[in-house]
Amino acid sequence: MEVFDYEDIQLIPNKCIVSSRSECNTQIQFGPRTFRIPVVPANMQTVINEELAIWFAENDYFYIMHRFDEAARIPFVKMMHERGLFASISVGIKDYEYNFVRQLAEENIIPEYITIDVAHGHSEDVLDMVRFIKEMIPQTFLIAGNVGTPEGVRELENAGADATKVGVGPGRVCITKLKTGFGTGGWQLAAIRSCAKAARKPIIADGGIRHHGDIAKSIRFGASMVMIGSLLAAHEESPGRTRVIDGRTYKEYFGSASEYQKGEHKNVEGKIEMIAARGKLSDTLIEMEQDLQSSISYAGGRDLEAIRKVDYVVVRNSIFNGDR
Ligand SMILES: NC(=O)C1=CN([C@@H]2O[C@H](COP(=O)(O)OP(=O)(O)OC[C@H]3O[C@@H](n4cnc5c(N)ncnc54)[C@H](OP(=O)(O)O)[C@@H]3O)[C@@H](O)[C@H]2O)C=CC1
Ligand SMILES: Nc1nc2c(ncn2[C@@H]2O[C@H](COP(=O)(O)O)[C@@H](O)[C@H]2O)c(=O)[nH]1
Repeated sequence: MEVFDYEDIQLIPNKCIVSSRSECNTQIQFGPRTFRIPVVPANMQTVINEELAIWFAENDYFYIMHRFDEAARIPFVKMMHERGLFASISVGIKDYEYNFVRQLAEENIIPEYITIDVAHGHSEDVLDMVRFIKEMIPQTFLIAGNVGTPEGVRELENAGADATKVGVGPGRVCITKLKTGFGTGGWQLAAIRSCAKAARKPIIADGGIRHHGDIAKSIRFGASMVMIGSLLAAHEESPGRTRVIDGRTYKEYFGSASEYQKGEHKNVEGKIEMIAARGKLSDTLIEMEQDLQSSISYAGGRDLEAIRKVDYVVVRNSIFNGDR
């Protein structure tokens, strides 16, 4: 298999067919709904909270609420539905999660999207949860992950997952690759490609996005949606705590498998980073949309489909080109 990552790839421009980038449509249908851009904020406690989830849903962005405030999940789904908004939540695979799913079904509280959020998604326990959710609440659009192989994608799909999430270890605050020696860190884009070739359903590229152009590259190699943590953290509205260090303002961004999330140092596979505080999240999302419109114009089309067909070259560390 050819191995490469985001920084090693350049997409090759085609003749432009629009007069303005504003003609390019970045919308994506994902499950039962259509969203403005193929981007979803990571379901992490320093990236999303209830206020942001409401804002994302109101503004036609996809979101996935994290699973770390377990008791808040049912009131959250009800609150979103009372406001006429879609509900998208995460679950784990521990025994009590079966009771949670059973309660959703019995009380007819049906989130439009559920994501099974586990580090090593290619496992019998995750496959069991996929089958259980599909049996109890077949109407919900079920995302399962994370995996890093075509076999993982196919097994989750065959068990009933409607989409799979690909990425084991490429994240900014991930230390899985260092602590275990495993993962797709350093070749995440190649992993997206091999998983997408095997997939019959949509995949979400999760982790390792460092520049807006990486979104277009993910789409080129087969992703339908791109999950982003660090680039969407540390904004004015972000839930991470604010810290002032040497007179500069930062916001916390920590891994879901870090001791900051877990409250103990056990099976730690994540760390914390202080990210310099930036402006409004809505401005970053608009910029992502504009950059993606530009990507579509370079691809020679009017919508995301154009990006999927472009040629590319592998040039190691090409994007920096001596500029760093
Ligand atoms: N995308 C990525 O690369 C990674 C993401 N994460 C994120 O961190 C959070 C915590 O993840 P996770 O630890 O899976 O969730 P949990 O701590 O909720 O673990 C889920 C269950 O899976 C078991 N489990 C976890 N890892 C393994 C493994 N390698 N082999 C066998 N059983 C396992 C756990 O048992 P036990 O704890 O006893 O082993 C537990 O019963 C999630 O939000 C996840 O997305 C974490 C690491 C990598
Ligand atoms: N190995 C770990 N991966 C983690 C942890 N917490 C979250 N994640 C993954 O990272 C992405 C976000 O990546 P980014 O490069 O955009 O910052 C997130 O969606 C998870 O899949 C963790 O503690 N360990």
